Amino acid sequence: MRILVFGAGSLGTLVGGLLASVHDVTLVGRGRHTSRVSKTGLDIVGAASAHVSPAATTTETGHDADLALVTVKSFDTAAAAEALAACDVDAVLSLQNGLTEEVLDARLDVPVLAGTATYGARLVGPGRVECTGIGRVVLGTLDGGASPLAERVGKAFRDADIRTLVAADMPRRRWEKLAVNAGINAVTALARVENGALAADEASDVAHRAARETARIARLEGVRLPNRVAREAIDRVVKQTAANRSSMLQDVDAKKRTEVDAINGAVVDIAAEHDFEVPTNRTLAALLRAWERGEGLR
Ligand SMILES: NC(=O)C1=CN([C@@H]2O[C@H](COP(=O)(O)OP(=O)(O)OC[C@H]3O[C@@H](n4cnc5c(N)ncnc54)[C@H](O)[C@@H]3O)[C@@H](O)[C@H]2O)C=CC1
Ligand SMILES: CC(C)(CO)C(=O)C(=O)O
Repeated sequence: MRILVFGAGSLGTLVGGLLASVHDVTLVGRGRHTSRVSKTGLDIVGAASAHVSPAATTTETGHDADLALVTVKSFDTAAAAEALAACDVDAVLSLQNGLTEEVLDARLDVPVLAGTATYGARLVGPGRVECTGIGRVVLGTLDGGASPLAERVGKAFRDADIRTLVAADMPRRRWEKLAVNAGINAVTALARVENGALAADEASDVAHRAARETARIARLEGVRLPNRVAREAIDRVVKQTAANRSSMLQDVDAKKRTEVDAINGAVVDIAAEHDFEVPTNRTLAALLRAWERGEGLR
């Protein structure tokens, strides 16, 4: 399969690098990383290891591919969609956190698949990415249901030894992941604690509230996600990723813009469309945005 990876940062470089062992991969990224990969190849280290040689470029338009993976941060999705509209790709798959697929779907006239990734990735330097945890990619159609395209993409991932599930219930899975991110990411980022700290702390109550509110909005959107399931998802992920610094906490540590708009901010926006109040998500979003403004990020 000819695969374009749009956003060769941590996750895109890891997944693109793993895919490059069997597919024709082009990484689209920025700066010294892409020039190093195109000259000397890419080292994958950590929980997975390989040396691979995908093509790598900073040119964003004019590419021709069977599949484009979108792995830019959520706030760069609209710009990525514009560049992809000037490429000739047959299908698009997002592996981002947050509700970003709608942004792609509204701007592109090719099928957009939804995806979630629990692989951990960290770009440690130009031409070098660390796999910080073997997780799983789950992908499927945006509206749910079976799809030959999703099966083909799933097979392409599995052929590259990426643990992958093709799921017919992506709407529920996306909202469950959103509930987890709305609770864990925002609370750990604001409290500056690892995920495991939420297990025995009153802050876990805040995370549970954010997740329950998210589940309520999912149901208003027609997605069956009981409060109990969202709450249990928080507890399960806290346990499974106890030693993680959430991606939002890592952004705060690095004084970088967070994905608050596509996570808690998205819950607030969609809730407003239903005339529904989500006070916990609203408060978390306001505090995170205040931090971003205070640090001069916006
Ligand atoms: N890093 C991880 O372990 C995981 C990340 N995710 C999600 O994946 C997404 C990406 O996360 P990371 O890889 O950590 O972020 P990152 O910041 O390391 O990578 C994004 C990359 O996209 C590049 N980029 C942005 N706009 C571009 C454009 N127009 N053209 C070319 N390149 C462009 C940036 O320069 C950056 O290198 C986020 O939504 C994140 O929440 C999900 C699961 C795990
Ligand atoms: C699942 C979780 C919370 C793991 O840290 C995550 O997705 C993130 O950090 O963005």
